[in-house]
Amino acid sequence: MDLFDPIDRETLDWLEFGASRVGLNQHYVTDQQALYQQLCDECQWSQPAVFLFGKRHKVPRLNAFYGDSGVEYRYSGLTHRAEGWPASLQMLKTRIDSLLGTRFNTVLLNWYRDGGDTMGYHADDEAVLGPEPTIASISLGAPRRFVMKRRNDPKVKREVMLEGGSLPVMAGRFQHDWLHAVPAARRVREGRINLTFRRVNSPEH
Ligand SMILES: O=C(O)CCC(=O)C(=O)O
Ligand SMILES: [Fe+2]
Repeated sequence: MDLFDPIDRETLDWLEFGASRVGLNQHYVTDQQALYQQLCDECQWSQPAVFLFGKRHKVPRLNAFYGDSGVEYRYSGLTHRAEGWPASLQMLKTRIDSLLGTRFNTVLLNWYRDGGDTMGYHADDEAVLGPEPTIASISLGAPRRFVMKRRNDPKVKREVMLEGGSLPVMAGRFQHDWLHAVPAARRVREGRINLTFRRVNSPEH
């Protein structure tokens, strides 16, 4: 299976928002429907619950988590512990690491089963990700809107439609200065999987 388009694979368009940076290649994974199906079938999906204002809520999507064995990632009261890489994700990680010069050690997967599954506004700014984390993300399946707003001036908004096969990269001060979300899309019946590759600093890794 040739997942990578030989023309587009090394190119990212960088959108500069001051010192915040978002890079985008809309066609990074060519055989993206096959990878979508493979990950639906092979990953261990769950729907964890988080506590918001003292109430328990299931997250409105499914999650899976992989990475170097023993690496833990905590956010919103959830702890994910990595137990290694499935072959398909290891291959993708190696490819992205050589494109970006990164050494990702985890990948968080979100499966939006249809347009009703969402991700609320947040920043990936946990201390273990470091002060200016580079986070590479792959979207598979249905196109969905990725919306951004400035933390200190929420009227300032940007958005981009992430196509199946796209590679957005968040870098620089993006997590300090901006929040991002994937809003509901009422007419979307198809699923989407998003993978975010992160480097989690942990004492042993
Ligand atoms: O689904 C997406 O495009 C965004 C995912 C995301 O923001 C995250 O996993 O932190
Ligand atoms: Fe995020």
